[in-house]
Amino acid sequence: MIEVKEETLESTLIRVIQGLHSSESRLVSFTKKIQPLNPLHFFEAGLTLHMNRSYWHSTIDDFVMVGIGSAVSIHEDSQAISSLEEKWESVLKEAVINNPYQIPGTGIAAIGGMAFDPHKPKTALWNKFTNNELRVPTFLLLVNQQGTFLTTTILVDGMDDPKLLIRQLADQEKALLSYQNIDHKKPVIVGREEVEPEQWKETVKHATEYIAKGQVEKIVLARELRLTFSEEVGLTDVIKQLIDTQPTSYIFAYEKGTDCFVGASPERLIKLEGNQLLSTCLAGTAPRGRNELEDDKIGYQLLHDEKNLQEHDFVVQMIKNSVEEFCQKMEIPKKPVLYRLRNLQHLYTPVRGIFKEGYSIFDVIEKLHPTPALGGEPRKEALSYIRESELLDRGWYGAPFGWIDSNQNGEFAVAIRSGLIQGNTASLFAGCGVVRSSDPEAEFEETRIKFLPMLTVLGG
Ligand SMILES: C=C(O[C@@H]1C=C(C(=O)O)C=C[C@H]1O)C(=O)O
Ligand SMILES: [Mg+2]
Repeated sequence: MIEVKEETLESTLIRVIQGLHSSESRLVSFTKKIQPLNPLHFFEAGLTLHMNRSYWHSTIDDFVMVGIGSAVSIHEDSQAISSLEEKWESVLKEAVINNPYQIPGTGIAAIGGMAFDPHKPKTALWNKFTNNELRVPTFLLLVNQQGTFLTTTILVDGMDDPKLLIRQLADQEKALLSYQNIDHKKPVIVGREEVEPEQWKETVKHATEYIAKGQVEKIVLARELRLTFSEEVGLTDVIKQLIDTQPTSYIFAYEKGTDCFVGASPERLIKLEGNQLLSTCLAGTAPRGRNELEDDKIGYQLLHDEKNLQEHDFVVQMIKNSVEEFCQKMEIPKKPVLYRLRNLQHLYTPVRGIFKEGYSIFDVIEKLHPTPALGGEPRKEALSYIRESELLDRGWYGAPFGWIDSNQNGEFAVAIRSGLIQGNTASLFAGCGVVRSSDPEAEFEETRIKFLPMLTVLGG
């Protein structure tokens, strides 16, 4: 990584291109502070340029990233996260980074996600999505408390004409920064299909019986809801509504041609900023009450419910054991508290640590994913049960989705409360932690509520 300062993008490009052989290529990035703008206008503008869009929004931190296009993307259909890390490092190795701001998310940053279970055969539903993927957007807008920043990243080779590139980038930038419109047309659902609900309940029942035999203690089972709309869904409005209705979640979107993976997840997997590590244990669920009194009563019951506490504790123990290795100091409260969302409340235990040097966010993801919040306990047995019994191709649902920058900062959420939108159809996904005392009807109802964050913004 070469860091340069006080150069313009133009002078950097000219200098870099002149120094390259014709077959050599190099990534060049340039970050500048710009006037505040509506990130959703920027996102919508990406559509007019026909470039793939990426979106990440940590509502709790007021931290928004909007990516337009792709300067480089790392696809990995192999199973190992470590090979993704190797490729990410090789992308950065010779990159020329012109960034006067040492702010997380500036400089070269990538947004991406991965498959929940790379060992499960992929169906046609997810054929545009690889097992592991990181995309360095051509234009990356970052909005945080310190301001609005635009990073432009481009892969050049010795044959490129710097003047032409500069002109193209300037035109595109102008189009992105001046756009001030969102299509607010609401999706209209014309078809709705719960995929095999009775069979799903059977699988839950079977899982409880299997758990009773003692090989495994918790298995997370998910199901799918398919929707058809009267016309193509407008993504920007979906994101806008998710921001409005899920103000304590991570909002994310990743577009690949006509497909887009979208969601609003309350579950942080890992956040790294400098040497500060944060993770979250989130498992155990109850609905919200119709009024404050009822809400508090349900919350109190959830905090004392043995079945939900058990579901939760598997996650706490596993995350604690996994993250310990990477931390000098760790803080985990003894008891969970409530985490309230619009449609439901969860048991929540935050995890804080001081990150040791010599490790990366990839190491932590590899160790953590999937936690018992999405896989089960023990992991191996639960995963093979899911692989064999679940009717679903989870694709990127339930897997880490987030961003990473060239300074080792990054954050990944567990991509739940999500769906895959494909033109005028969508598949939504929801799962729940099955333990020995699970009741199939109650788990079915829990997943029904977990569809709501996405279903509501899609007109359901
Ligand atoms: C699997 C999902 O959620 C997970 C399962 C939970 C549960 O069973 O109580 C709660 C939160 C998440 O860890 C989902 O939303 O699809
Ligand atoms: Mg549950």
